[in-house]
Amino acid sequence: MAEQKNSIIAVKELTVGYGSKVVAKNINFTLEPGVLCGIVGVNGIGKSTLLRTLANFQPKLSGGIEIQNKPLESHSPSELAQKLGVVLTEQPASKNLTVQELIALGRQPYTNWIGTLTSADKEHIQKSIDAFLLEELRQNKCHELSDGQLQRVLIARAMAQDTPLILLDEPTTHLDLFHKVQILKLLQQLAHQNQKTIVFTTHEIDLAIQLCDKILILDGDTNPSGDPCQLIEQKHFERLFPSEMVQFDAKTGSFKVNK
Ligand SMILES: Nc1ncnc2c1ncn2[C@@H]1O[C@H](COP(=O)(O)OP(=O)(O)OP(=O)(O)O)[C@@H](O)[C@H]1O
Repeated sequence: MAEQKNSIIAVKELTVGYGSKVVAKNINFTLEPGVLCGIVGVNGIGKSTLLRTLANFQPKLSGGIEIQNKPLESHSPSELAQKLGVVLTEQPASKNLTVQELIALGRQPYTNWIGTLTSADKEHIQKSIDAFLLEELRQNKCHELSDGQLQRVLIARAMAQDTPLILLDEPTTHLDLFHKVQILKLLQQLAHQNQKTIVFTTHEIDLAIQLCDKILILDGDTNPSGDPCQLIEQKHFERLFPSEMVQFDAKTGSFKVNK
């Protein structure tokens, strides 16, 4: 991915891990506005560690992360809250809230200390409820929702936060195929229609190939990134898993089990 002046996020020679333990290194990519980007790779390769580092939840070990051309670490918490929305897999502590109340929390970076919502805040909340098909559920408590519904609520909260960059850790875990596709299509729509840059970790490589504009493959080596067709042509997916078990079919862009 070439470096761009209007980049939303630029990652250079990044190493992530815990203390002296390096989990992944040589991570380089740049994303412009309106791009849906999936991070893929085998279990334990460092997808969540990378995502948490990009989200400023844990320190990088070395290298650079810039959000809109400014180092991540130079942002104040309130500045970051207006640039970066994060959706993690952990269940929210606030499950006793209604759908509408949880989504309204997305407006916190913009409200005063007692949280008064302006008409602009209410408009953002309504648009997020509509975009994620939540009108009928708006008064339901979050603990009453299915996994797929709750995931839509958490992403709607990030949409209401109205940041140029949204990071999500495995947003399709525990969902059936229909709901995985639904979530990824809604994310694609949010990226393309609202010019949001969305980065998510996933094990759904086939779906990411079909729906993402860019993919970052964590492979423990060069960590290639680019548009899915380019990565297929360069045979990067073929090297992802041991070939005696599963093989990548470049024609269909999907994996096949060796029987
Ligand atoms: N808090 C921690 N302290 C030390 N090591 C950790 C910590 N959390 C994760 N790790 C290790 O970091 C490595 C990468 O884990 P991570 O969860 O980032 O991988 P992943 O690619 O997201 O895996 P998965 O696909 O299974 O979710 C693993 O070896 C894991 O054991």
